[in-house]
Amino acid sequence: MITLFKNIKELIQVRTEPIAFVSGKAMNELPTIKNAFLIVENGLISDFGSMENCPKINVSEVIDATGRMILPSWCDSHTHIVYAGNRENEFVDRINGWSYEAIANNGGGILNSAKKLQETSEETLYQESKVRLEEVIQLGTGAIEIKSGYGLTVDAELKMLRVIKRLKETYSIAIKATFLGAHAVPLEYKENKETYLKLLTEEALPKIAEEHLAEYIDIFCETGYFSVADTEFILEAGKKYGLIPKIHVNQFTAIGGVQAGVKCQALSVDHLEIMRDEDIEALKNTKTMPVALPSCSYFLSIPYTPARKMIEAGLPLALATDYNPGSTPSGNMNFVVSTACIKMKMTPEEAINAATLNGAYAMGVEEELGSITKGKQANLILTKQINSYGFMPYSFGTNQIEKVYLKGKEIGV
Ligand SMILES: N=CN[C@@H](CCC(=O)O)C(=O)O
Ligand SMILES: [Zn+2]
Repeated sequence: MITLFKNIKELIQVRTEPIAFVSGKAMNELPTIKNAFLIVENGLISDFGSMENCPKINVSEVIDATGRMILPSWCDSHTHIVYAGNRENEFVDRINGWSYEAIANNGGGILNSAKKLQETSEETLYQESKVRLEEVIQLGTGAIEIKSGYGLTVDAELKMLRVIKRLKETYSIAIKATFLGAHAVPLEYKENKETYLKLLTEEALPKIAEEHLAEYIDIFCETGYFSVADTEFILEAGKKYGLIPKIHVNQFTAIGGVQAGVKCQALSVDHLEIMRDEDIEALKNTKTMPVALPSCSYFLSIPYTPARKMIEAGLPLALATDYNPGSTPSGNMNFVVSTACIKMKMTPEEAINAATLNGAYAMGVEEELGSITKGKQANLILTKQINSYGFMPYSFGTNQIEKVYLKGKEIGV
């Protein structure tokens, strides 16, 4: 099966040579080809270039993209889309003046979602989650990381991971699974956190490894949740089972978790709303990708990750949604890219790099996705008729996507 996209107004994020991620000043460079063609062969990008060099070959399908642009699908490296029910009541509580912290301390928050999830069957959980997955695919997401962490018992965590596995087996979008058992301390372990950590490392991890249920291990390193020592303990335990570390860190307080992430060779450190100079320093010249989650800042009215300061310090940055029922009930990467430009003062070039190439790196799919490069999967966004790619973040809240493709196949509504 060969598909030719011709007359593409602008082909965006073209990387002739594979590149793992971009940092600092290079984040502001977004290579494109105007009036371009793109050939997809059996789901992979096989050729692209300027229309004047478009080869005359026999193809199975021709798509005329006149007036429209093509870019690689968004790579959303941080989500919690497998959850039960919602937390709309807490949303209203916050409108009425309660803080996210106060709600959590009153038995709401993550524990509230865990209670619902424990009472939900695996089948129902799958049905609820697949609706969210299909929704974000239509919004242009072509690779997604999904975390457990609303189970908080061995059985319920495994149930979540099995749902992720079933999504992986059913959909052609790239999916990576993360074990986030250390998302919150269950009430029954409140005075005995060590026992809960032992349960995760000694009972859950061997089962997860045996059933190949996760690629990554994560922990919420935060005041009132898990300490830096807990973080190092969990991440190192996960590594023994072949899981690669990631961390939720510096969301409300900076307690040294970024340094722990770097020390444990985390693939990414995520949230980073509160960044001290020493945290920025710690990330320099490392392979750990900082990930910002602007929709979470928007929804909770907390600070935005200081993108300008980080990029000017020479760091890379990725953008993700954090789609979850408590802090970010939205999986819209288009909104994330707009909000990064509007609130974090990222340029459209920086934001698109952060949501494609750098996002792919933050979830370990940079060799397969995240740019228009020969041999990569043809997970693509075809825009509506727009004058420039900057119009996508500019026209926030308006859907500028006409069609999405996974492995070269149009995914219809
Ligand atoms: N901060 C920790 N975990 C999730 C939200 C958890 C929740 O409120 O359900 C996050 O990334 O924002
Ligand atoms: Zn999260």
